[in-house]
Amino acid sequence: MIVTDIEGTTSSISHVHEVLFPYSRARVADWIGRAECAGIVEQVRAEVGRPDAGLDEVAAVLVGWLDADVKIAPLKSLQGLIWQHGYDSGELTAHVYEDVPPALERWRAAGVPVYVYSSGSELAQRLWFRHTQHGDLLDYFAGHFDTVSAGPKKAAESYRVITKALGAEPSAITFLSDVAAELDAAAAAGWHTVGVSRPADGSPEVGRHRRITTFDVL
Ligand SMILES: CSCCC(=O)C(=O)COP(=O)(O)O
Ligand SMILES: [Mg+2]
Repeated sequence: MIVTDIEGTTSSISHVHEVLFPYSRARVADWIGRAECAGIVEQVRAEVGRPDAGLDEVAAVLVGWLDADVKIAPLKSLQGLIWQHGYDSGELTAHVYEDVPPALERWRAAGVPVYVYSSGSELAQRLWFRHTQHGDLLDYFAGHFDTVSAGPKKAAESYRVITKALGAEPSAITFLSDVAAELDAAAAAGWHTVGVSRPADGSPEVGRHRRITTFDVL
C-alpha cells in the first residue's frame, strides 16, 4: 500500500504558500471569534501558556505560526475550516500535479490502497482532493492521517501508529514525500520510502532515499 504526503509531493509547494496560506492568513482574525473555533482558541492559549489571552493575542500567535510554516494542530484545524469556505464559494481550487491522477488510476486498477499523511488537517486533505483542477479525486484515497491522528511527520512513532491503524506489516507500506526527515522517520519504522523531488518545487534533496521527479515512474 501507498501513503503519500501532499505539499511538495502530489501538489505544488508554491500553490500552498502563495494561494492557500494568504487566503487563510487574511481571515484568521475574523474566524477565531466564531463559536465553532472556540476549541481552537483554547488550544492556542494552552500551547502558549496564556490561558487569559484575548482574541487579538490568539490571532497574532496563529499568524506568527502561519508565517513561520509551523505545522501545529490548532493552526491546521483553523486553516481547514477557512479553506472549506474558500472551496465552497469557488474561490479556491487545489493544485495536483498532472502525473498524479494517472498514477492514482493505475494503483486503483492494480488494487493498491492509497492513503494520505499530511500536516494539513484531515478535513483540509479531503477538501483538497475533492476540489482539484482535475476534478474530484477524493474517492481514490482509502483514508487520511494528520498530526492529530498520527503525530508529527518527522517522528518514527507516527509511522508506527499508522502501521497499526492500517493493520499492515511495515514492509508492505511505501511512503512518498519531499522531506528527507519525514522519509528518514518512515524508514526507521520499517517502511519503504520514495523521495519526491519536484523540479517545480526547487528539486529538494531527499537524502539517501530513492529519488523521483514524477509519479510517472511509479
Ligand atoms: C491539504 S493541506 C494544505 C497544505 C498544508 O497546510 C500543509 O501543512 C501540508 O503539509 P504536508 O505535510 O502535506 O507537506
Ligand atoms: Mg510535503
